[in-house]
Amino acid sequence: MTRQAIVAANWKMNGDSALVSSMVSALASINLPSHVDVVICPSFPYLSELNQKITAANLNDAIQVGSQNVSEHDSGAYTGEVSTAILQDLAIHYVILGHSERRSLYNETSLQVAKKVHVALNAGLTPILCIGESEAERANGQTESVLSAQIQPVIDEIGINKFNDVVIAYEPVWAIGTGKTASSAMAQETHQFIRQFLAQHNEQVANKVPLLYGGSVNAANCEELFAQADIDGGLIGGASLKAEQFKTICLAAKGK
Ligand SMILES: O=C[C@H](O)COP(=O)(O)O
Repeated sequence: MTRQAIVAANWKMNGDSALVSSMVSALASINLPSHVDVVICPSFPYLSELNQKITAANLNDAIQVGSQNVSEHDSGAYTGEVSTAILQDLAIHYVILGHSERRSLYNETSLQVAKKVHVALNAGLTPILCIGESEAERANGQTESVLSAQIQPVIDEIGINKFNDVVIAYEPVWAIGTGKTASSAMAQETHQFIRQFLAQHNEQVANKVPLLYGGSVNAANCEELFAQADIDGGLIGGASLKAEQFKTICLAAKGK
């Protein structure tokens, strides 16, 4: 097996203490396979509480905690922002970067995302770099050029070898929160393109990078998506707020 499976929960601006408790209890009730890494990304105020509950349940080996964003700046007068040093202090291991909601609602550019990936890696955090095309871009046949334009600035910023420590999540924007999942064939084709794009820079690295699919993944469609050769797991939004569904999704992930 070259690649570990990863199932990451992105709670977005949802969830509360009760969900932190119920999710940890639900995951403690199953045997999470050793080939699957589970990552839960709540909003900032719940990071510590989640970490403590995971430790108390003896699940530190199976579940990691991630943040949904981080600042590209080290410290200082950036009201409302959170730095990599703060995440390190809270013993956080993953960070979602460049989510399409950050790109579209908060105007994050691919250059800024690349800087965030760089500072995250410098702090020992594993970035989950999100990329994806809009519905119009897919309809216009621009999917591959959009994805390349989102990845290339990161390669330019950190160098291809550092992708050994990066996870990529492909999330077609039109499938996020819409219930419109990409078909498994379409998702596989796009994941394969992403791996081939990375392989043009370094084939060994490309074969090791975990590629996650995101966009309306649920308990009913996860098996088929995760069975695809280049899909190493998922970044789950809505269904990660429901402990029973999320358990099923975690159990469906396959190492490749
Ligand atoms: O980060 C997660 C994605 O945006 C997917 O969200 P969704 O599963 O609710 O479609």
